[in-house]
Formats: sequence, C-alpha cells, structure tokens
Amino acid sequence: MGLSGISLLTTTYSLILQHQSLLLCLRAKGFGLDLKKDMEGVDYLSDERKKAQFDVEAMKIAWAGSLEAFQLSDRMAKLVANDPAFEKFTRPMLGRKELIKNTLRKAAHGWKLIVDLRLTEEEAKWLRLYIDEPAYTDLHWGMFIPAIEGQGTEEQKKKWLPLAKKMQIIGCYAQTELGHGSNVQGLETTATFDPQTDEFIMHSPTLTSSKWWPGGLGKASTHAVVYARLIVGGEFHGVHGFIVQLRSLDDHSPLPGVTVGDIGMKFGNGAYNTMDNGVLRFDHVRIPRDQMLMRVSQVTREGKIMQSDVPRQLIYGTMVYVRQTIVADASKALSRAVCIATRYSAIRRQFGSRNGGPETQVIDYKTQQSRLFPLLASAYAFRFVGEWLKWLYTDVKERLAANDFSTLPEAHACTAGLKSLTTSFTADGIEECRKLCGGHGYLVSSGLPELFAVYIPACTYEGDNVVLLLQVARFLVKTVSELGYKKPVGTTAYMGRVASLMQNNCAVQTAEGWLNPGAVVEAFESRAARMAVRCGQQLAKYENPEEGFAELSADLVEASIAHCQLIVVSKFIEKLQQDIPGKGVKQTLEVLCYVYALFLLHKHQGDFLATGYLTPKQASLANDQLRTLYSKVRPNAITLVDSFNYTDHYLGSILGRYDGNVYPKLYEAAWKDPLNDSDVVDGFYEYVQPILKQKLRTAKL
Ligand SMILES: CC/C=C\C/C=C\C/C=C\C/C=C\CCCCC(=O)SCCNC(=O)CCNC(=O)[C@H](O)C(C)(C)COP(=O)(O)OP(=O)(O)OC[C@H]1O[C@@H](n2cnc3c(N)ncnc32)[C@H](O)[C@@H]1OP(=O)(O)O
Ligand SMILES: Cc1cc2nc3c(=O)[nH]c(=O)nc-3n(C[C@H](O)[C@H](O)[C@H](O)COP(=O)(O)OP(=O)(O)OC[C@H]3O[C@@H](n4cnc5c(N)ncnc54)[C@H](O)[C@@H]3O)c2cc1C
Repeated sequence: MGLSGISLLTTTYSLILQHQSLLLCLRAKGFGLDLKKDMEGVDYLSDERKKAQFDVEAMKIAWAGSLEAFQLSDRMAKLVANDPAFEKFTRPMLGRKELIKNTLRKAAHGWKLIVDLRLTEEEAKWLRLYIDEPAYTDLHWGMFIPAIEGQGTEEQKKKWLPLAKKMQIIGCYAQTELGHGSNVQGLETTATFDPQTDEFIMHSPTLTSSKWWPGGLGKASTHAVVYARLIVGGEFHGVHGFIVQLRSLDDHSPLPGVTVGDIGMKFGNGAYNTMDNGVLRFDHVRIPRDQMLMRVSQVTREGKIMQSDVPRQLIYGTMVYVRQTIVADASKALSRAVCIATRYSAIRRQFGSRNGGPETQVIDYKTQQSRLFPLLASAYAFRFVGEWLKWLYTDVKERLAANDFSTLPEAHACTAGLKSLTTSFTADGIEECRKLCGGHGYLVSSGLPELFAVYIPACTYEGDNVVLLLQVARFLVKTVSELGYKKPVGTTAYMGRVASLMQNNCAVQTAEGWLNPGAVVEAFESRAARMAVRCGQQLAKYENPEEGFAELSADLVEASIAHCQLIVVSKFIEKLQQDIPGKGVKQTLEVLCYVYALFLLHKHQGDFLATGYLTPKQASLANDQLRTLYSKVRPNAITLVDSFNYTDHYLGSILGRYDGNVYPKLYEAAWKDPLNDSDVVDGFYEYVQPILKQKLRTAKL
C-alpha cells in the first residue's frame, strides 16, 4: 500500500473514532451513559504530528530561547495546570464581585506557592503568566517596583523595594487621568512643596485631574507611584513620580483625603474585568519630601531643585521597560490564538469528499493557509524580535547605570515602535483566528473571545499605538535631518547608505530569487529609507516644522511602520545566522522567516511599488514564492504550534486541545452551561407561556 493509502486509512480511522466518541456523548445525554467513555486518550492529531520535518523538542528550545528557559517555563506551566485552584473555565460566567474575589484568591494562592516553594523572581513571573488572569499583581511587579527601581535613589530603593518585594505593601502605577493619558506633560494632579513641614501636598484640583485607569488601584493597592506636577515656590517644575500611601495597612480603608474606587466594567465577559482599574482623587494629602522619586531631580529641605546628570526622559523609563515586555507578550498572545486556529483547522473538515471518503481538512484550503500561516510566521518573528528587544533594554539599563545615555533615544523609538507594531498586528491576528475557526470560534469555549477581549487594550495602554508611531517618526525625521554630519547607528544604520538605497532597484528575476536574505533586507531597507526621506523632503517645505509634522502625520506613521517592519525582518534573519541545533529546525524557521517577509511585501506592495524599488513583475514573483512557501509550512503546521509547549490549561480552548478531541468536548461543555440545568427555562411560566396561550384578537395575525 502506498503512503497516500496509509494516510487515507488512518484518517478514516480517526474519523470513525471521532464519530464513535460523539455518539457516546450524544447517548450520554439521552440515556445516562458515562461521558468518560468517550475516546479520551486518543490523539486525533497524531497523523499530523507524524508529518513533521523537524525535531519538535529542539524547536521548543529554540522558541523558549534556551534549554534552561524551556525547563523553567515548562515547570511553571505544569505547576499551574495541575493545580485545581487555578481553574478558569467558569470565569466568563462570573459576576464582577465574584470575579474579583476569585482573582484575589488566585493571586493569594500564587503568592503562597511562590513563598512555600521558594520560587525565584523569574519563576514567579512565569507562574503569574500561566495563571493567566490579569490581576493587581501584574502592576505591582510590572510597574510599581520597576518605577522605584528606575527612578528612585539608592536610599529610596533600600527603603521601599524590600517592602514591595515581600508584598507587605501593594503598589500600582498612577499616571493617566480622566482628562489626559497620552499627553503626560498635560497631567493636572499637583504635588506642592511645603517648606514649613518638609512635605508635598498631593491634590486633585479638577475633575479631569482624577487618576483614571491605573490597574490594581481600584480595590487592591495600598500604595501608588503617582505622577504629578511638581510645584516649588509657586513654580511648575515638570511631572514627577511620588510614592503615596492610599489605604490603611491595617483595615485597607482609604486614608484621610484619599477618594479611591473602581472605574467599572470593561469590554468582554471575564477578560480584563478581573482587574480593578481605578479612580483616585486627593484632597490636600501630605506626604514626606523623601517620597518624591529623586533619581532625576531632587528637592532639597530648603526647597531648591537640583538636577542629576541623568536626562529628564528617565522619568518615562518605566514605560520603556513595560513596552519591551509587551512586545514579548504579543508573541505569546498571537501564538496562543494561532495554536488554537491551526489545531482546529486540521480537525475541521468541509466539502471535497470523493466516493464517500473523508472531506477536506480546512487547513488544506489555500485561502485558509494564506490567512493562517502568516500569523504563525509572525508569532515566531515577534518572539525573536522580543528576545532582541530584551537584550537592547538590558544593554541600555547597564549603560544608564554607568551614566551613558547615548542609546536611550533609540531604545525609546524601538520599544515604542515595536510595541505599536506587534500589538496592533496581534489584536487583528486574534480576531482573524476566530474567523478561521468559523462559527465555533465565536463560542467562549474556543478561548478566542476572551483572549481577544483581554488583549485588545494592549493597543492603547502603555501608549496609544498611533501616538507611539509618531514618536518613532520624530526619531526618524531627526535621523534623516542629521545625515549630513552624523553617522546613524543601531537600527537606523541603514540610513547611512541612503544614497544607494534611493538609487539601486531590486535585482530579483525569479520567484526563487526571493529566497535570499540580502534581497529581502535590501527591499525593506529601500522602502523604509525612501519613505522616511520622502517625508523629510515634504516636511522641509513647511516654514513651521511642527505644523508640517501635524499635516504629514498620517504619512509619517506609515514611514514608521515601514521602519519597524524592517527591524522585525532583520532581527529574524539575524537570528537565523546563529547556531540553531536540531534536525530541520533552522530550515523550518527559514521558511517561516521568508513567509513573514514576503507576506508583508505582498500586503504592502503599494509602498514597494510607489517608492519605485520594485516592478509589478517582481512583486508578483514574491507572491508566487509565498504560495510555494505555504506548501512547505503545511506538513509542519501542527508541530510548529506544538513547539510553543502550551498546556491545555493555558490555551483554555476546546478547539485548540492538544489531542484534537474537539466535538465530544464541545458537546459536553454545552451541557455544563447553567442554562441547561433544567429543561424548562427560568422565566418560562412568566414570560413565554402567556404568549403561547394568548388569544389574539387581531384577525390578520
Ligand atoms: C493582559 C495583560 C497581559 C500581560 C501583560 C504582562 C506584562 C506587562 C506588565 C504590565 C502590563 C499590564 C497592564 C498594562 C498596564 C498599562 C499601564 C499604562 O498604561 S501606564 C500609562 C502609560 N502612558 C503612556 O504610555 C503615555 C504615552 N505618552 C508618552 O509616552 C509621552 O509622554 C509622549 C507621547 C512621548 C509625550 O510626547 P511629548 O512630545 O509631549 O513629550 P515630552 O515633551 O514630554 O518629551 C519629548 C522628548 O522625550 C523623549 N521621550 C518621550 N518618551 C520617552 C521615553 N519613554 N523614554 C525616553 N525618551 C522619551 C522624546 O523622544 C523627546 O525627545 P527629544 O526629541 O526632545 O530628544
Ligand atoms: C486596560 C487599560 C489599562 C490601563 N492601565 C493603566 C495603568 O496601570 N496606569 C496608568 O497610568 N494608565 C493606565 N491606562 C491608561 C492608558 O495608558 C491610556 O489610556 C493610554 O496611554 C492612552 O491615552 P488616552 O486614553 O489619553 O488616549 P487619547 O490620547 O485620548 O487617545 C484618543 C485618540 O486620540 C488620538 N491621539 C491622541 N494624541 C494624538 C496626537 N498627538 N496625534 C494624533 N492622534 C492623537 C489617539 O490615537 C486616539 O485615537 C490603562 C488603559 C487601559 C485601557
């Protein structure tokens, strides 16, 4: 028997098993049979797994970054998955109060594990990630502590960090107000120095100065780093961070002068509603002078302002740190959605049955592949660019510690731009995955609606994505304007070759010609350079540069996107120049890298053609190559998503189950819905039966 015959047999066998298992479930409802008799333990995706052309265990390590990182993450994932305290499937059905209480319980249980098992900070971070429930602890560990670490003096760190790290205080990051989020310099909360008492008076002078949004503020935090206008001697000295106690450490009640609460329900069921985003007002609340974070500026006992030799922008440092972590999280969210959609696409069959044989797996439709595989490739691309960004951030941090501030502008531009690019793409990608799963993707049990609802605010928090791209644009315009006398470095080094990038056109002549890293990078560099230079030329026509910038801002955003896409493509290619062990691992990643680059090239071919770098023929050859690449991804699709090493608990999706046992489990889950507790719905006798029994007088009806 040929290979195709074997595959037909095994597929048919799989189908029969699925069918039997479904029958058992159907009977279970009607005849009280034991549901456990469904085909539990059968791997419906085993045929798919046999198709892999690479070593999946080695790919898991490549995805995790190292063997140690893989083992750590795997350990934490299993710890959470095997602990019933972290059950999350009922979350979308809970009311707000139950939801928050449940989250507080999980956070407490998580903390107990961290203490009892003496987990390291890295292990604790992964544990929280796998608990997979937004909670006040995200902001405590993710922003409050980093703000003190980045902006506090040595003395302040010594006092506050041990308290925070032992969770003897709980903190949040209170920057945004009702009236201003993006415009940080427009914040209205005041911190006025009182030289008589050596204190700052924290005050909310207007309604719009109310702090609004900070996570963890609403119900959990005892403290906050509050960003406020520093006023000394009646003069405004910029926005600074202040550590302010909000609630009693005994009974948690708000301290005198503090009004604090939750801002209310947000998008989706469950989802981000586990977080107590809060509102906060101060009525002349006094704090000691040494609670202003004073690494950047100091206020002396006499009321003098002293500037350190660190740049003022360091006050924004926590945002640089968090944006970097958000890029890493984008790859996690996208890979989760892609894992669900890929596994389900291999299970789902529609049309194409011949002679009574099985129907076509929807993953074999070219349209499905052209929507799904670029998302799969992007998840890997974001993983590797996130890894690089972490390195960049660590490097900047070390430089800052040694008073070298030269790379801060680039770190700001990269974190802002990549945060924007990856979160926007991921949010759209999760929704695309929902559609790739057809109707069942709309079920909460698919895991996709909640993932989408939790994820989409990432396009807004930590900097609105358009506002952040405009920051990248400022950096690019500055780089272009300085080209005559300053050699660009780092991610803008390609601008140093601007003359040739503006002149040389693409040399690719065949579809295979696109399988060349040099050709791909040059295409992205030329497009980015040409778009930035074109913006620079347009801007030069304006007498007032700010007016020009505002007028051209939509084009500037596009130039920033081109620059950020170049970074992601280049970092993927650089990753492939490293030693990546494991049979077929590097080759498979190479295919994904070309899929990522050529997909972008196809999607944005308007840019490549309009800048004159490509001819329509070359763009079309890139698309031909892309189709060929999809065929190369196809046999590896399931094992590429297995390589994320996600537990079924973390995925939280019936459609994405590792064993592919989708239909019986969907069926079983439906019967667990509280609506199905009784056959006759609550409210039937009050609201439905009277309608059924009515005697209508209107003849026409
Ligand atoms: C479900 C969640 C799951 C997982 C998450 C897990 C882990 C992550 C942890 C927590 C995340 C969880 C929840 C989300 C929490 C979200 C928290 C927040 O949203 S906090 C609030 C964030 N707010 C913002 O981001 C505000 C955006 N605005 C700004 O950043 C800026 O103020 C602005 C837009 C840059 C202002 O522009 P403006 O022109 O007015 O700026 P300035 O005059 O003040 O300064 C210009 C000058 O400074 C440079 N610069 C600006 N920003 C920075 C920076 N961050 N670093 C370094 N340099 C900066 C800028 O380039 C200019 O430089 P110049 O040209 O003058 O040289
Ligand atoms: C879930 C969630 C959690 C959050 N957590 C925190 C937290 O813990 N702490 C905290 O301090 N904050 C938090 N925030 C607030 C968040 O940081 C801000 O909402 C965010 O920075 C966007 O600011 P904004 O709301 O003022 O938007 P706006 O700036 O008002 O944006 C509205 C629109 O105006 C556009 N726009 C604004 N400025 C410009 C411009 N210059 N040019 C062109 N277009 C512009 C934007 O693109 C957008 O389309 C959170 C927000 C959310 C949704």
